[in-house]
Amino acid sequence: MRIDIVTIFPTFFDALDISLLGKAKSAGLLELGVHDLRDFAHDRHRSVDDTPYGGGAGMVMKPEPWGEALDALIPERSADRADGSGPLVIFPSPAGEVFTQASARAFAAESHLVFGCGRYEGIDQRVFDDAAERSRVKLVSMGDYVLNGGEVAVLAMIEAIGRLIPGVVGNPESLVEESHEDGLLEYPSYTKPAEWRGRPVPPVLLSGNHGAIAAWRREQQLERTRRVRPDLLG
Ligand SMILES: Nc1cc(-c2cccs2)n[nH]1
Repeated sequence: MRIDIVTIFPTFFDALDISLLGKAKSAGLLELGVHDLRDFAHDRHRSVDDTPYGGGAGMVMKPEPWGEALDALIPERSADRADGSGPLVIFPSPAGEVFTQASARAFAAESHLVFGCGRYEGIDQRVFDDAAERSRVKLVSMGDYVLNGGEVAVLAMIEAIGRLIPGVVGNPESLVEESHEDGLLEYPSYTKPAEWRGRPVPPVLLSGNHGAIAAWRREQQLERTRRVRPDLLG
């Protein structure tokens, strides 16, 4: 998979050279390109924002630098290719569809993702409209709270997506029994010692009875999901 990121803070993504994703990059499982939006701003101050039409507080990101940046990353008119080829362009936004594990799975199946990190009060709407004529575009929300920019959201999405790319996580089994993977929250986990500060490990986990252990874990998932996230139970 190839991932391109457009941002005014390129060093924000140095974090992607660490840990799992760093290994995925060196193993050639993940190609990463980070692009400074200011490289596509040609005035003396390399400005990327301006005051909003219609007034109001804050600044809006100008369309010209974004248009040039996306032109450089999106091949001609890939939007209407029958096979859906061409990159999926993702903009984090509080106004987007909420990112879930299902989104991570869907995005991990793509061959090329382009992330656009907005800042300030947002990006001129015409950037989305123009990009949508040439590629598949999605606005994606990380939840009902407001960040200052899309960089943190993109880091979270790339972590959630990257770990699903085959070969990135050593033991694929570990991807199955996790919160949200089967639509439920995960069961509680324990390791040695068998008793710690007077707290024993649930005896069933020491029983060696794999059927009883599986049943206990499933019940724990259901109980935790009912208590913490009843919305997941539909
Ligand atoms: N879920 C979410 C996204 C955001 C962003 C703010 C600025 C760019 S993206 N806030 N909350």
